[in-house]
Amino acid sequence: MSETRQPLVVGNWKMHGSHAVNEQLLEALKAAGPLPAEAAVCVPFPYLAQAAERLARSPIGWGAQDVSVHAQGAYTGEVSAAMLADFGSRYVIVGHSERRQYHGETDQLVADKAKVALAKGITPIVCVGETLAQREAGETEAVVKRQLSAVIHTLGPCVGEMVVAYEPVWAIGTGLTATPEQAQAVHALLRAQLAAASPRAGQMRLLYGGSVKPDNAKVLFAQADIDGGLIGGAALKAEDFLAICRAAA
Ligand SMILES: O=C[C@H](O)COP(=O)(O)O
Repeated sequence: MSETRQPLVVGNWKMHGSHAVNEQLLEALKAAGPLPAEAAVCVPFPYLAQAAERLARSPIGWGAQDVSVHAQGAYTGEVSAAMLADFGSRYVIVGHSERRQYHGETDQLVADKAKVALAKGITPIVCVGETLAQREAGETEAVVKRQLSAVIHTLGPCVGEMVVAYEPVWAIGTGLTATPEQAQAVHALLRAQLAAASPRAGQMRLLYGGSVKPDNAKVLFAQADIDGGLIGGAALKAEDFLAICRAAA
């Protein structure tokens, strides 16, 4: 973490929640008081209105987990960036490995999604990360560079406005966490790649995701190029999510 970048902790609720369950979680987050990190939750589409209503007048932001590349039209099931903006979304996650894996999202599609989000004033959180097989084959650097490169080329000078999340696929939901050194090594690579493309690279927030919990957040966030986290399972419990936010102090 650097002193010049405000830490950011984002909860990715994935496909969890209900009106009743969310109500308790959102109220607990809202009641938390000042946090040392900027915090936000990315909720399933049907609950955007609920998040917007409950978190209004709180410092906690909200957003979505995906966005269509299309502006409008006959795209059944898709949700546009303008619609997300209509609900006050501050962030949208793009290119999560679950979207890449289960929905065949390519590097270019992810980059195009980041572009449409920015065009509507929503900050894309672009996810990159290698599978276990890729790490074991020594391909981590090549994989994350390729994933980031597509976004850099598509966003051009706007690249400095996005957030990047490094999420090793083997650490997601598995209880396995990259060591702080492993995570920092990849974050440093990503920042160097961004620095070659944008004068804003030093101000960009790079998040780590993959089994971040209250007991490992502090040491991860203490790394020089880790500016917060993208949190899955632990974001579903207010107490854990807030403890992770506080670990950014
Ligand atoms: O977007 C969040 C990541 O997929 C991490 O999920 P996790 O914290 O449950 O491992």
